[in-house]
Amino acid sequence: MPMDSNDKKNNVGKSKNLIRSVEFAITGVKTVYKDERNIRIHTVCAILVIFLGLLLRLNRWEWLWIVLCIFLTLLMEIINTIFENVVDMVTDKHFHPLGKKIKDVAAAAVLFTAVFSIIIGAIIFLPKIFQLIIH
Ligand SMILES: Nc1ncnc2c1ncn2[C@@H]1O[C@H](COP(=O)(O)OP(=O)(O)OP(=O)(O)O)[C@@H](O)[C@H]1O
Repeated sequence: MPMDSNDKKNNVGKSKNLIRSVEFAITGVKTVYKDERNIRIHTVCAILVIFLGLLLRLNRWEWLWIVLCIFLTLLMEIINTIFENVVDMVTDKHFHPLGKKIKDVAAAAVLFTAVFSIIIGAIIFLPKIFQLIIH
């Protein structure tokens, strides 16, 4: 079937251009920050943790764990957003038991990552904070 100009504009075929792909990815980052309050909260927390890390002079290995936690948490929030949007698109925001299951499990993945990050943060920061309090 011939394509009219509208079809061409809305064509969502595979992008072969690397720069265009990066532009789409940056649009995705902007969208997730605009739409998702949780990722903005996680980012503020991440910035505070980085300041605390600088203040407490973390070593290279400690920074590696902290950076891993920050990226894992943000990544999981993005993946959660993907699932939420797919469910909303498929169900048209109407209740569906599978939609509930998918959203709840995606939220569980975020929770796991947050708990992991809190444990790592406690292992790294608590002894240093106690040291500061004691001295
Ligand atoms: N289409 C649906 N069908 C069934 N249950 C749904 C549906 N949409 C949402 N729910 C239920 O409502 C809960 C909250 O959904 P919502 O889309 O508001 O996610 P959220 O976790 O509040 O999002 P956010 O991460 O943006 O705070 C889901 O975890 C799920 O249990």
